[in-house]
Amino acid sequence: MTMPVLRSLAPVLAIAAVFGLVATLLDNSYHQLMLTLVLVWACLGLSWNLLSGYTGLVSFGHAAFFGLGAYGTVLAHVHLGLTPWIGIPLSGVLGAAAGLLVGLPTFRLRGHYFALAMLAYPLALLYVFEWLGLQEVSVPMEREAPAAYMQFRDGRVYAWLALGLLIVIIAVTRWVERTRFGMALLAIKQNEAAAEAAGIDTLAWKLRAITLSGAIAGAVGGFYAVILLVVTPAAVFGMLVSAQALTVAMFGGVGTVWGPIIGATILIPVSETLHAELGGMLPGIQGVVYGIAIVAVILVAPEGIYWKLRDRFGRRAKADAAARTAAAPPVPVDGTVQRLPVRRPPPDTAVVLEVRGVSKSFGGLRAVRDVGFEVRRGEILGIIGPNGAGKTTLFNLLNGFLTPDAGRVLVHGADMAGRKPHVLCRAGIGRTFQVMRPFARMTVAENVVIGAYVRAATDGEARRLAADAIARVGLSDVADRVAGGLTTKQLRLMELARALAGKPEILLLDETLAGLGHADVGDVIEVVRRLADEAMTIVIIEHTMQAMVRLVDRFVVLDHGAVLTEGTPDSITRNERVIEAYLGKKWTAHA
Ligand SMILES: Nc1ncnc2c1ncn2[C@@H]1O[C@H](COP(=O)(O)OP(=O)(O)OP(=O)(O)O)[C@@H](O)[C@H]1O
Repeated sequence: MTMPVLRSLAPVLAIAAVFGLVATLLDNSYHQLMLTLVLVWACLGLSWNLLSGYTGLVSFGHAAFFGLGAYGTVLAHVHLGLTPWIGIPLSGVLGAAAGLLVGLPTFRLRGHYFALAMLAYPLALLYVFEWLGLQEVSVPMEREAPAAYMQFRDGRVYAWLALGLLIVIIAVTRWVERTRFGMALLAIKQNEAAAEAAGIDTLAWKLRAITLSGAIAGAVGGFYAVILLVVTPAAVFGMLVSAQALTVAMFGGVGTVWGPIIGATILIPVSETLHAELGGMLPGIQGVVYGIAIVAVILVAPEGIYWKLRDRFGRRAKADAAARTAAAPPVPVDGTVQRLPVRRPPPDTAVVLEVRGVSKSFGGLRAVRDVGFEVRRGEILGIIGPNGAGKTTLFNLLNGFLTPDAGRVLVHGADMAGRKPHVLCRAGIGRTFQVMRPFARMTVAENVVIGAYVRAATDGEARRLAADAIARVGLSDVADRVAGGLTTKQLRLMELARALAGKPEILLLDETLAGLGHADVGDVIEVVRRLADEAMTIVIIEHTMQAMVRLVDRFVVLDHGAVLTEGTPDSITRNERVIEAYLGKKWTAHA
């Protein structure tokens, strides 16, 4: 086994040893039950975390999967005589199916609407199970062969079983974190549109996440039924279940395997003790504890205790890393704005992208009107025009963010109009954004690797493609830096690298030079030129004409959504209509 794997296993084994030891030493059955509950809620918190912690889509409805699992295991035992040893895995399958069924319609909703819809499922199930007359279903006692039916007199066995379940779920979560699965979920959380544009099929990954999360919640529900012995709709579909899953994860730390474990270890004993001591006098005291926990977390550590501690103790490590990267040499370029020397061989004649009669309206506004042009392999095409001329809308139509009302977008002759962004990315269209869309908490390398998955069969290949793309834009020295701390130029180059990592045939660059100082413009242009020298086909939107005339082979000029004219830089800069509509008199004076 390699060192990194051993190192990643060490904390899990340490936690398991501590919980295992505590479970073994406890001789009071109440404390044994408490420990088992801590582990059960840690498991459910991990299930919640897998969906909501990594994708950012908050679920208020995990009780739906949990409750179905609980009833599934008990009813299979009651009616089919099925042991929970089989019933619990089957509850996992039931939870997975429920996850998929819930995910398919619900992922069409965004933000708060997703959270609200998720709230409805367990409530609906609660009423359905009451209506079915399943108010109280008891686990049948099996006196003949109790162990075969997961019935033990020694309460510690349940704690050990719960610990085993927790370890399996930690292992699954770790696997998700370390593969493209986890990277895709994090990318969705940080910027779903950018993730799609980078070739990630966001709907497919979200469905996988909710299916896996539902499977875990279903299995945990089945196990919970075994320890409770009696299942009621309120106990397994109730609001408190979903709230508990969410709170332990949010309190401990979202988006990390440790969060739900920390959260459950602190919150469950507190709320259970209060419930036992004060529940008679103050019914619902658990809800109050969770309410206070949520408020405390929001105020003190919005992302949970784990991240707060990590930020505090990790600060020194971060400062060291910053000191190391501060010394990084700048991108090796001349940096001056001068007419660039003769360039790469002329573009060949193969048409890579053909746009025919594309139109798009927003209500009454015709943002893009019957636009058509061709782009040849190795060509740099500049799209220019006044503000609001429809340039970004055109890009959105080319990379699938928008569906044209009419017209065709032919990539190598195949009409791709209206296909999803990740499909267009796979077809070879990479893009960057006018308003940058970095995955701010990820490092440069992680940001870029997201773009590589579309072409890579393995995670190793994706890392290689990403490293290559980072080197091509000259960011190798800052590859390990968190994107949130980069300069505008570095962010622009990182976005370029992310698009490059997917080995696009055509790069759509949307105002890549915006917000850059004079020297930085020269640096970035140099990088774009180098890409063109390597026969990359580039379509670029840019307002900085001084830079554009030196860079592009041909211009398409848009005005009021339509093509005003197209031609070489020389002809365009002398064209009266272009001067009037866009360049203005100042340009003529300057030129
Ligand atoms: N989603 C939308 N809904 C409604 N109107 C939109 C939408 N997106 C763009 N528009 C409008 O369409 C027109 C074209 O906008 P677009 O952003 O494509 O122009 P642009 O040429 O990229 O401008 P700029 O140079 O300022 O970025 C504008 O009038 C804009 O207000």
